[in-house]
Amino acid sequence: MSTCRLSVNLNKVALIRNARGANFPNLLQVALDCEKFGAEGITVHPRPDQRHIRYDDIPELRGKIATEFNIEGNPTPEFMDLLRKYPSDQVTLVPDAAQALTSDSGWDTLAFASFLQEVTEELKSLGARVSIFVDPDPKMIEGAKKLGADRVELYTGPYAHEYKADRAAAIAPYIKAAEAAAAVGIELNAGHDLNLVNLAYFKQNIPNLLEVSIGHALTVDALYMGFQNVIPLYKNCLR
Ligand SMILES: CC(=O)[C@@H](O)[C@H](O)COP(=O)(O)O
Ligand SMILES: NCC(=O)COP(=O)(O)O
Repeated sequence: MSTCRLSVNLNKVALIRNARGANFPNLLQVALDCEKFGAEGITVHPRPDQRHIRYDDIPELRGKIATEFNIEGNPTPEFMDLLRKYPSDQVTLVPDAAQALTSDSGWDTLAFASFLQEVTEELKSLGARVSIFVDPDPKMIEGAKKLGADRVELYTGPYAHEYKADRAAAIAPYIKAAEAAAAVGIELNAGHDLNLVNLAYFKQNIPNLLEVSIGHALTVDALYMGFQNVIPLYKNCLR
């Protein structure tokens, strides 16, 4: 059994659903099917413009998902209100600008320490595990630990982009980051642009990795192969 869990991010499924204004594909059904096919968690990342996951998706998903429910986002007042009403198993704090195309960097956990500490304390009091999205920088990981986070999620966009040119160079900062996390005693997730080509090498080099959340590439793969085939393929990379 894998010690690293696969959480499937449903943002892109919601994007297709929203294109026609009706509930097709049915997001909840896709979530339940992903669980049936082996997903060990479901991730959603509502953005302020609600172009994919909408805030009103959360109550139904929250009530029906049996695996870990992970909500990602910038802790705006709207996001925090949502989590007060529908506490999640895990909340991943991501410093997205309102109109960001996608996540493109981690928090500065030193500059935003008091804000993140306040948010983290409240989310933990609601029963959530709190993970902070960071670049693979030991200082940011130490900062996350100091402010009380349970985990960090390493932003793997740069790893994914550099993988083809030189995978040893691409993984090097993540190995250092993982060592820093172990040294200060904070748990480790990772995500962004992970795929069937780059995932196994990431996992092999980061032994303390507990969870990856994957959406964009996994959904594209599912267009060709179906979620029932694709989810086991991703899990194989995490063995
Ligand atoms: C934090 C992170 O890396 C993911 O949430 C990623 O941003 C996926 O979201 P999109 O599918 O909206 O790009
Ligand atoms: N936290 C990362 C995530 O949920 C999915 O990112 P991506 O696979 O859509 O790039």
